[in-house]
Amino acid sequence: MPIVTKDVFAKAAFDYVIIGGGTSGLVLATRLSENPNLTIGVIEAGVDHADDPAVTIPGMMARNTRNPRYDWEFYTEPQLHAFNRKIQSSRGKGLGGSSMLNNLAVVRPTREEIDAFQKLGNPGWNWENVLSYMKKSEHLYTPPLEPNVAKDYAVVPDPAAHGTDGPISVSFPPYISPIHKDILDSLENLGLPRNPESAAGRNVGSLLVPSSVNPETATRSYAASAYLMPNLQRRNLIVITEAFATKILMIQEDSGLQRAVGVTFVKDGEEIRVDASKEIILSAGTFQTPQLLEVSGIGDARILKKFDIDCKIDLPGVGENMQDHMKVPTIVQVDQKIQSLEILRDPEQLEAQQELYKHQQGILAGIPSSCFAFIPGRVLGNSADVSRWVTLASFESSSPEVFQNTHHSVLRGIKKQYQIMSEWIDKPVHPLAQLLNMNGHFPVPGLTPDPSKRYMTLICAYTHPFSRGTVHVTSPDAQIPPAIQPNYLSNPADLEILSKAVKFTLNLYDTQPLSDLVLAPVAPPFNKDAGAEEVTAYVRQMLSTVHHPVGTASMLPREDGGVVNHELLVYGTSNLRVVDCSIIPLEISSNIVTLAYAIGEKAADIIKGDAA
Ligand SMILES: Cc1cc2nc3c(=O)[nH]c(=O)nc-3n(C[C@H](O)[C@H](O)[C@H](O)COP(=O)(O)OP(=O)(O)OC[C@H]3O[C@@H](n4cnc5c(N)ncnc54)[C@H](O)[C@@H]3O)c2cc1C
Repeated sequence: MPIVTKDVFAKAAFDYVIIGGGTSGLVLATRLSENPNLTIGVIEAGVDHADDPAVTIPGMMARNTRNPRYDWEFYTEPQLHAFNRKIQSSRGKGLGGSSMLNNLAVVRPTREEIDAFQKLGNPGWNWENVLSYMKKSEHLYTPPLEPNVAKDYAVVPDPAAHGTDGPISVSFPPYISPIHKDILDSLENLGLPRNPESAAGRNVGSLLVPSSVNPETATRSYAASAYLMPNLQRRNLIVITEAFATKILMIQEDSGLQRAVGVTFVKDGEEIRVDASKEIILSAGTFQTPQLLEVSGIGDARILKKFDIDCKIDLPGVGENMQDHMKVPTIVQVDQKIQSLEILRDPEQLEAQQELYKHQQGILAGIPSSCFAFIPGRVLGNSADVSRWVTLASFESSSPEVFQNTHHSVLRGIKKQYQIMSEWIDKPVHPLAQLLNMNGHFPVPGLTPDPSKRYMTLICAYTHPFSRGTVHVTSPDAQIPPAIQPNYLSNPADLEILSKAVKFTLNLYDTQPLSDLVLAPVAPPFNKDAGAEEVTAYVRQMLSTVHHPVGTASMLPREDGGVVNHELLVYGTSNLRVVDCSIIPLEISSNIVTLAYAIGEKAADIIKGDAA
């Protein structure tokens, strides 16, 4: 039924209540409501952004971040290893969650990264199984390119790796900048080959970026538009927006387990309670899911005590093991003949592009990011670099303040992760860095692009974070934001690898054929001959997030600091699950939305199996 009022929601009898109508949450809600005998309630704090062109037009991506209508706009605690800066961190607010705010890139991890979930103690979470759910969520449109051009652009999808009848449309941009091929050729000259199919478990190489755009309408395809909206007429799918969940209510069963019976939320200043007869599912994302667990009495007893929160389940893993991908931009001025995003600042050109958009063509119809590259250690550095990174990639080499108060169970789990990650460092199939191209000047505080010039950006990011952080409450009130302490760069391997990625990129700008189009450096203001100190200072100064935080309700054995088991059930409860990216125990190398959809799909099957 259409989005309901608080009176209708408060009177409904729910089987399942889902907190957070975001990426994984809406997948789960939609799939569960396929059974007309079940009633599903979704509580979302933000609004419905359907038909908002700022959300739907792909070329407008990245314009809504830092706007409180769309973005929770969190800030981290001061980051010791990044000049004590508080780093901004976006999270989507509204139906669709971060899939409504994200940059629409659709890429996948390597096979071993998903298999690692199983190795860490989660039966059934392996590549083959999770791939089936990634495919279930996907409708791939074959690229509209001649075969020889497709090969040149590095996009030859293998049908076996893709879905063609899932809800999320995946397509390729109708406009590809001519600079794309030059980037790929220069990468090849530096030893990184093209990868025409990066979605089949091997992402190393360069590629044409698929995006979640419906090519028939040239609009964003995301959890709200693709899963929820086409099914909102179902009478058993009941959604409320602008409703902020504040607490999960639990009672103790005879078995000693806690049973989640209800949720309180605030709407228009009024606190309302709804109950669920079967389960409550937390899908509030990597920052707000651990916060809601803690305010509800599930977390490290030492932390709950500080805030006078009654501890119902002492679960030290809650809010721990946070990992994120971090990036720094490199920007150059390019030849005037390149059509970059800057042309949209000219009213005449903007009008022409808006006209093209009506026919699903032009820069606005696709994302302005055509090329990604995943780079393994041996291409990034020499053998001495790689050996040093293997040594650094450990708990022992992390900055001492990080694990001072960490519970021994959490440390046990983290040490197992280091073991797995250090084995990946010297393997050619494992990327250590990612380059993300943007056809224009990436917005950087303090730098104003000259609209008459043309630019390109290559963002450098690390793929396997070795630093670990936390997200914990600052108050028993869920409406007060949590403290986000990611400890970015606290493991020196992260700093070294990111600095190497910057050096590699500066070298790329100086490599033919790309070098023929590059006119001048913009950021950093130095070239590839800069010294190591200058590069690391730049990294610390410019460090920002790629917005892929995970791990704060990790799916791991309880004795390894886990919060949920492999069926996503919170330890110590009989019917409270977490279904969002906070359950990811070990960061994957790629952007994470494909996994967020797969988590929602797999959770639906797990729950349906339980219900049968
Ligand atoms: C700016 C940005 C760009 C990105 N770009 C890409 C990209 O190009 N490709 C890619 O693969 N990934 C990208 N990502 C990452 C990816 O989109 C997200 O990690 C993923 O969508 C998160 O899904 P989730 O289900 O864990 O959480 P979300 O989708 O964030 O869902 C959480 C939901 O819970 C709601 N909520 C929170 N607290 C409460 C409460 N107390 N009561 C009620 N509701 C609540 C939120 O409003 C939100 O709707 C990007 C992310 C961002 C922020």
